[in-house]
Amino acid sequence: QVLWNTQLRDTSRIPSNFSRQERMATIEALKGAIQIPTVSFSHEKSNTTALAEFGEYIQRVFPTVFHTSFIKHEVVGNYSHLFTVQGSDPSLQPYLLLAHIDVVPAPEEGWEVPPFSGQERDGFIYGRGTLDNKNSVMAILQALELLLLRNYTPQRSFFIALGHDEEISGTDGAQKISALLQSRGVRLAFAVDEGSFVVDNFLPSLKKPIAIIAVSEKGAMDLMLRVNMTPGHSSAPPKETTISILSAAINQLQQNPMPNMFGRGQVKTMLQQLAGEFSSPINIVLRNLWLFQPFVSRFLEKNPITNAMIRTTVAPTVFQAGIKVNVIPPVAQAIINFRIHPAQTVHEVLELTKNIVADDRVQFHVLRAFDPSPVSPTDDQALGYQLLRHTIHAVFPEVSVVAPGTCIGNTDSRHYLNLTRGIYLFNPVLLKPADFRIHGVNERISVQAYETQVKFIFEFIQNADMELVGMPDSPHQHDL
Ligand SMILES: CCCCCCCC/C=C\CCCCCCCC(=O)N[C@@H](Cc1ccccc1)C(=O)O
Ligand SMILES: [Zn+2]
Ligand SMILES: [Zn+2]
Repeated sequence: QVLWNTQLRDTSRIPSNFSRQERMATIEALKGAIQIPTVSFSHEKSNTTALAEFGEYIQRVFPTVFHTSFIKHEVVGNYSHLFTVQGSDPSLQPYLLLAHIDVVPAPEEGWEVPPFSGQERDGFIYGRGTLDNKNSVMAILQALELLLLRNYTPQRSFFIALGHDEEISGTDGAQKISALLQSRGVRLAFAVDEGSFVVDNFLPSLKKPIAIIAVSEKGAMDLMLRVNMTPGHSSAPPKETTISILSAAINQLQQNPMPNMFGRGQVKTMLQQLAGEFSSPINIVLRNLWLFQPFVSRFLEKNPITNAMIRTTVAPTVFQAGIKVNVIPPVAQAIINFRIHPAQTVHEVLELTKNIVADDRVQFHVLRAFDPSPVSPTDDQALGYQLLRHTIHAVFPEVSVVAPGTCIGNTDSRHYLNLTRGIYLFNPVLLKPADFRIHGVNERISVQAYETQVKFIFEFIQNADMELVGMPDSPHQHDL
C-alpha cells in the first residue's frame, strides 16, 4: 500500500473552496464553450471557424493561465493547444492532462433545447460536448485558473493537451502534440484522459457509486465488406443479388458474436474488487468466480456496456447499395466497426470474421485498424493510478471502491503511448444511467457534477506535488 505523507512538502495546500461568484463564472464559462459549435464531421469537414473561435474564447475566459510566466502556450496543428506548466522541482517527472475541444454533430431533432445553446434546466447544463469532452477542457483550465489566482506554483511540471480532432482520429492534434513532446525529449510519468466515470446505480444491486479507472482501451477496425456482380434487369432477378449476399454476410456476423473473453481482461479483476459493493447473493457469486464464472459472463452479455467490456463488438454502421429501382445492383458494400477486446488483435479478429462470413463472393478491405492499448500499471508504484485513486476518495467520499476497467471507446490517449505506459482514462464525473448520453440526444452534465469535476482537478494538481512515500521519484526517500 502506498503511504501518503499527510502534509504537502511546503504545507501550503490550497483548499478547494470557491466563492459564489467564482462558481457562477465557472458555470457560465462552460455554457459559453458549449455555444461554440466545434463540430468534427469527417476528415474532410470540420468547423474550423468554430475551432479558431474556441482558441480565442479560452484566452478570454482564462486570462491568468495565458499570462503566467511559468506557463507556455502553443497552438499545434492549427487548432489544438499545448500548455507547458513548468514546475519548480525538475527531479519530478512531468505528467499530462488530456481533453478534446471537438464534438460530434448534433442534429436538433429530439433535443429538448438546441444542442449548442448551453442552456441550464433543472440543475443540468445541456448541449453537445457537456460530457464529451468540453467539460474536461474547461474544468482543467478552470481549475488551473483558480489555483493561479491563489498564487499556486507547481512543483511537478505538467502538460495540458487539448486536441481538436479526437472525434475523427486525433492525427492532426494529439498525434502532432505527441511528436512535438517526443522531439523535446519528454518522458511522462503518466497521462490522464476521458474514457470512464464514477457511476451510480449502474447495476441494480450495486449499493453505492463506484469509480472505474480504465487502464486499457479497446482496439478498433473499420472493415469494408463488398460484393460485386454483373448488373441486370430487376424483372428477372437472379436467386441472389449483391444486396442479399452482403446482408447474409452481415447477418452471419450478428448471429455469431465474437467470443466472450471474460477472465482475459480487466473485467474479472474489476468485479472481484467490487464484490463487497453488491448486495447478497451477488457478492457471494462474485467472491466465488471459480464456480460462477460461466453464469456471470452470460449475465454481463445482457447489458450493452458490460457486453462491450467482455468481447470484441461488431457494429455495421454504413451500408451502400443500389443505383436505380429496376437495376440489379452491381455493387453492395458495408462498413463494419469492430471494437477489439484487449486480449485479441486486429489480425485475429479479421481471421475470425472471414471464417464466420465464409463466402468467397464477399471481399474484405481493412480501412483503418489498431490493436488494443497495453494495460497500464495499477500497483503501489503506479503514480498516475494511485494519485487518481487518492483524489477520488477525497473528492467523492460516497465512492467506496475504485477499480480498474477497460475503455470501450477510443481516445486521443493512444497517440501518447510513445511517451508513457501509464495511461489512465477517467472523467471525474458522477453519472447515473439516465445520463449516459455521450454522442446521443440531450447530452448533459449537472451543475453539481461539473463543479465537482473542477474541484477534483484542483485537488489532483496539488496531489501531484504531494510526497508519495515509496514512489521512485520521491526526493525525500532518504529521510525514511
Ligand atoms: C460494473 C460495471 C461498471 C462499468 C462502468 C462503465 C463506465 C464507463 C462506460 C462508458 C464510457 C464510455 C466512454 C467512451 C469514450 C469514447 C470517446 C469517443 O467517443 N471516442 C471516439 C473516437 C473515434 C474513434 C474512431 C473514429 C472516430 C472517433 C470513438 O470511440 O468512437
Ligand atoms: Zn471524447
Ligand atoms: Zn466522442
